[in-house]
This record gives sequence, structure tokens and C-alpha cells, in this order.
Amino acid sequence: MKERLFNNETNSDRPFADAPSRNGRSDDASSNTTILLIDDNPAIARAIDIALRMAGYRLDTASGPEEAYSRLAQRRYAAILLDMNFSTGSANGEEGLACLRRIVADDASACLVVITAHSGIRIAVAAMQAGARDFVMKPWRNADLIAKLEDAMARGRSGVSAAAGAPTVEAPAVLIGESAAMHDLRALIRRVGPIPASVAVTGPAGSGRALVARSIHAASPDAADPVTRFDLRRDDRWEQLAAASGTFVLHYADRLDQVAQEMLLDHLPPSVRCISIVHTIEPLIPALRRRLATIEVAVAPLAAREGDAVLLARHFVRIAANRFGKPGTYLTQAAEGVVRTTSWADEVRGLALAVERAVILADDGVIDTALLSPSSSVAAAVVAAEASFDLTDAERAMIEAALREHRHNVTHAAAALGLSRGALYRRMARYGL
Ligand SMILES: Nc1ncnc2c1ncn2[C@@H]1O[C@H](COP(=O)(O)OP(=O)(O)OP(=O)(O)O)[C@@H](O)[C@H]1O
Repeated sequence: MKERLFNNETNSDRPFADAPSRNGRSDDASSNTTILLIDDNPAIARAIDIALRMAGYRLDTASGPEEAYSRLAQRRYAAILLDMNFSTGSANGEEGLACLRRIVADDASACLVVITAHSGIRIAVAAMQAGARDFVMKPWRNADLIAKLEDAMARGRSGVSAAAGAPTVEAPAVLIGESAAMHDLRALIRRVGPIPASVAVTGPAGSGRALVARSIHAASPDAADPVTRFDLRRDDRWEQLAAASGTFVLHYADRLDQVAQEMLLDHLPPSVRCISIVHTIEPLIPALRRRLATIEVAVAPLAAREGDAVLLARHFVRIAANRFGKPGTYLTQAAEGVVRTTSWADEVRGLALAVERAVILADDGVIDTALLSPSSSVAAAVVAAEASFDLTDAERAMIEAALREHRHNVTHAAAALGLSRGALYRRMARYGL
């Protein structure tokens, strides 16, 4: 039941000129080590890619903060090389500093090296104060760049050297979203995380509560220790509680009846920090509310987070495109409009599911509105059934998909299929559904 949240890994003129790594190696020590470059200049990205590959490293590139957060939500990088300006004409380093602060807030152990213009000493100082481990000034010599990266990685705070290329287990808890609600949520997590008070994370299922709980733990002094998760619906919950220590993440306390809530109070060791995931704290008896919800961190429904659905959809496209081997898959503007205006059942998880399905069905890597329509799972079922050229199978598959899509709500499934409820019931009986 114990689970470790964190792996203990752990435009310029003439920026690149010369030798590979100071150790020139391409051996096991560095060959598994991946570095993230955040830079909007493809020429720089190509050149750094070559230099790092010659030194035995791998490079992932993000063209700006949005893509960077998405990549950082997927894996932990041994080091991050961050340019300080992204928009055309911007030179004050503010964009880079904001990105740096966000990355460090999400993952205090992130190893950041910033790239500044030759005259950017003020920016370099601000970046170091904000948590960068080092800076390089343009133009740089590749040998210096790699030496600084290697020194920064070696100075990692964790026990295992990132430069040793330890494989990534779990990505940092990165919350995608730029809405006011998400900015407030991040600020609250940063305030609450370090205090050993118990926290109740509230909100609709699928809205990201478990991710927020991880993020709170990541901001705590115990971040390097594993949390223990409990599903309070399980029969053996009381024995499990008694055997554990550290930080507890409790699921479904709000589903316990009054007697079980009192038993939970009796069984919770006094010294543990509890992070509870509940729909609302209303069903909690006052004493349990005091024990579990000293502070409430509310996760807003997706509909109340202006602009976040599109950022999340792009994030899920990147993940699914990578997972299903479909690089370059993207949402059309019209599809992003659908993402923005749809009320997603099951919140962020529902959106993620719709996007994954669309990525799979997008033959040409283009996700247009039709692929995002709620009935696209029905379409997918038809495609699958068509392969067998059996109309009976196709009809059954469509009905099954529509029922799944609408969580067995016959009225909604019938409407999606263009049938009356009675007609759907008759077919369900025929197919034994
Ligand atoms: N802001 C976010 N940024 C990135 N991913 C997110 C965000 N919110 C949710 N997700 C992803 O959506 C999915 C559902 O989130 P999560 O499991 O945290 O929801 P939940 O509210 O805990 O729901 P449940 O308790 O029903 O599992 C997960 O894959 C999670 O990583």
C-alpha cells in the first residue's frame, strides 16, 4: 500500500563552437540522462541537441512555458536549461523568471540552469535568487555549457545523483492551467503544503483532487518520504491505518456513516498528517472535520476555470500522441472551441478520455470537432465492428458504446443513438445487455 511519490533522482549570435562534454563520454553514466531545453528558437535547440548528444545526453525541447509544464508533468528531468525570453521583442527576462518560479514551486529539487543574453547579469542574479543553480551567457562555448550542467546536476540536493542517470519513476505534481482559480489554488498549496496541518481537498470527482493532494505533499518538508494512501471503503481499513505512519492520503471519508467516522477518529494516529480527498466536508461529523479539515483546499470545477480546458486538452494530446506513437497530432481551432464550450462529464478526466480517443481516431494527426463529439466513442465502436462486416455486431457494439458513454442512462444513450427509449430497451433485451 505504501507508495513513493517521488523518485530520489532524483537568440543569439554564435552560441556554440566547440568540444563536447568535458569528459567527452557517451557511456552509461550520462546516456540515460535527459535534459529539458525550454527555448523557442529551433536553431538553438538543434545545436544544443547535437552538443548534448555528443556528450552522451538526451535532449527534450519545449518551445515555451506551456509546452514545458506539459513535459514536466510527464517526467522528471535531470536538468532544465531555460531561456529567459520567449515573446518577440521581449528582453527583460520576466517570462523566464515567471517560468522558473513556477517550476521550482512545483518541484523544489528541479535542477535549473538559465541562458541569458551577454548583458543579462541582472536577470542572471534574479534567476539565481529564484532557485536556478547556474547560468550561462550567450554566446557560450559548448564545453562550458556542459560543464555547468554537469556541475549543477552533481549539486543535486537528493541522495542519488541526477547525473548518474537514475530512471524516472514519477513526474512532479504539475497542475496545468492559467486561470485565476488555478493561480489561487497554486498559491494556497504553497502556503498550506509546508505546514503540518491536515488538509481536505474538496471538489468534483475527476477535477484533479488527487493531483492537488500530491502537490500539497510535494510542498511539504516530508516531500521525499512516501505517502500512504487509504481507500476508506475497504474492509481492512482499520488494520491498515494502525500499521502506517507519515502522511496519509485518505479517500472517501465523506462516504462513511457516523459510526465509521467515529471509528476513523479513534484509529487515526495523532501524529500523522492527513490529506483527505472528499467531494465536500459537509457529511463529516464536527470532530472529524476538525481532525481532517483544518484547512480546506477547494478544486474548482473545470467550467469555472476560464481557458484551462484548452490548455489541458493540448497537454493530453501531447501525452496521448507520445503514448500512441502519433507525433505532431494537434487540435484544430474549431476543435479547441468545442473543448472550451463543452461541459465535460467527469471533469478533467472526462476531457482527457475524449482527447485520448480523438488522438487514436485521428488518422492524419488532425483532431477536428467531429472527433471530439460525445458520440465519437460510438463511431469508434462502429469502426471496430465494421472490421468484422457483421451488422449485428455493429449494432450491439454501438449500443454498448452509447451505454458506456452515458453511464447506462438509457434516456441519454437512446438520444445519442437516435432511438426511442422503448426501441433501445428492446434491442438491449435482444443482445442481452
Ligand atoms: N490541472 C491538471 N493538470 C494536469 N492534469 C490534471 C489536472 N487535473 C486533473 N488532471 C488529470 O486528470 C485525471 C483526474 O485527476 P484526479 O485523479 O486527480 O481527479 P480526482 O478529483 O482525484 O478524481 P477521483 O477521486 O475520482 O480519482 C488525472 O489523470 C490527473 O492527472
